[in-house]
Amino acid sequence: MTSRADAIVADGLTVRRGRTQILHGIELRIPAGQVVGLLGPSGSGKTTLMRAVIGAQRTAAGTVQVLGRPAGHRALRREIGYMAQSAAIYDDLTVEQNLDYFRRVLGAPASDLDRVAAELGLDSVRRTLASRLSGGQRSRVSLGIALLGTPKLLVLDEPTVGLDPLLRKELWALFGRLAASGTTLLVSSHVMDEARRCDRLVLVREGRVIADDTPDGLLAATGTLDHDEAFLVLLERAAAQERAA
Ligand SMILES: Nc1ncnc2c1ncn2[C@@H]1O[C@H](COP(=O)(O)OP(=O)(O)OP(=O)(O)O)[C@@H](O)[C@H]1O
Repeated sequence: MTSRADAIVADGLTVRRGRTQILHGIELRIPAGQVVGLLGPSGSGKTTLMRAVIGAQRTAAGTVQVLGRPAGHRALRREIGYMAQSAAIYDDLTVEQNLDYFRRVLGAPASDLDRVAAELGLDSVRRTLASRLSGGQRSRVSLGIALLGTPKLLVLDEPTVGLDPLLRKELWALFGRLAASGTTLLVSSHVMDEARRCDRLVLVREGRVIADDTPDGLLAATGTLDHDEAFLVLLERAAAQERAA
């Protein structure tokens, strides 16, 4: 059943790319105001699912509702912040100019520039050309762009790749603060120690959701002590079920 508190509701979401079926009738509810981790092996369909949520993915069947509207609806443009895996920033602009450009496109207030630069620890590189940034700095600028305009939903595709443990910790603290203020975050990750920082975890395997639970719930359901182990157990169970079918 759809609850008013669900930020994302996918029903029977099916995606084909070329001749291959990538998502197989995904059923998913992402509660509002939570940090939800999207995990799964490489190629399992996480990015495709995120693209469907932001309305950038052609779907073959099923529906995706985002903040009460069909995914891709015009009114959602300013409600969703998306960070793709590859940083979408202009190399010939400085950090500040990049942020300011996207701020203007979004119609976000000028004060967002200072807020976002401070939140992402970018103050010392504000006047640096994007082409001269390190990989981690680039991804922080990309994340900063997603945070402009205070979106209600953040869809972040591996936002902590290339960041050192201290920055990762700071970003997860920021995600927690954003969720506490009502923002919903869908965050994909390969780093299992990040899993325990999420309110819920959705595990995808070969285009199907094979688990959707709290971090503690997943440990209890698998009788394991860490999420690496829990995911291996769940992936193995799903593979065994497939073989038996
Ligand atoms: N443009 C495309 N055309 C056809 N197939 C594609 C295309 N892009 C991705 N795929 C396939 O779709 C499947 C899911 O890819 P997706 O990028 O969603 O996975 P992922 O879980 O995000 O992977 P990763 O963790 O490696 O980023 C993969 O099998 C991939 O090969």
